[in-house]
Amino acid sequence: MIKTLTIEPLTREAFAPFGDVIESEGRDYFMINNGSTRRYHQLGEVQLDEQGRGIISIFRARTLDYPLAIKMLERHPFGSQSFIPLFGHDFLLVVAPVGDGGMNIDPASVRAFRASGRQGVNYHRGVWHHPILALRDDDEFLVVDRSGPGNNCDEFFFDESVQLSLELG
Ligand SMILES: NC(=O)N[C@@H](O)C(=O)O
Ligand code: NI
Repeated sequence: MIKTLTIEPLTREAFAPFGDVIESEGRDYFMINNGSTRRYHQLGEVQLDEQGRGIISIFRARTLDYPLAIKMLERHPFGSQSFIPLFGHDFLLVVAPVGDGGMNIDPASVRAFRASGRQGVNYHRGVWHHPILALRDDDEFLVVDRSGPGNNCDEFFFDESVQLSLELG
């Protein structure tokens, strides 16, 4: 299979099979702090196994070269993983559904999205995704994910006959 992925705009609805979109635009809120602050409440949920702890990190990512060959995806079976852009720059996402839980991905199910700099994502537990795809060098992301025992990162490499490409417009 040889395919250039179509980059879709990131919306709550389109991304629902993969996780949550963390954004304030168009989302419900309620007032707190004596009316000085809007709380956009529970835009996503941190998913953990019983032995896991939720931790907060910063990823500083360099840009990759495009067109980019998507050779692998990874997943975190024990917890969710969220990426919140800290500098307000767009970034890209490549994802595939959890599937049957096995170590296989249907290349036809792989999708790509472009997040605006005001959108973050929370990959749900076990959702296949490409490691962070920054569009600005040394861009930084706040990351909330799971720490704990066991291997929480499965990597799946596509067969050489599968050539998925990600191109910038
Ligand atoms: N390995 C790691 O912590 N980062 C990846 O999970 C990623 O999605 O970027
Ligand atoms: Ni990850």
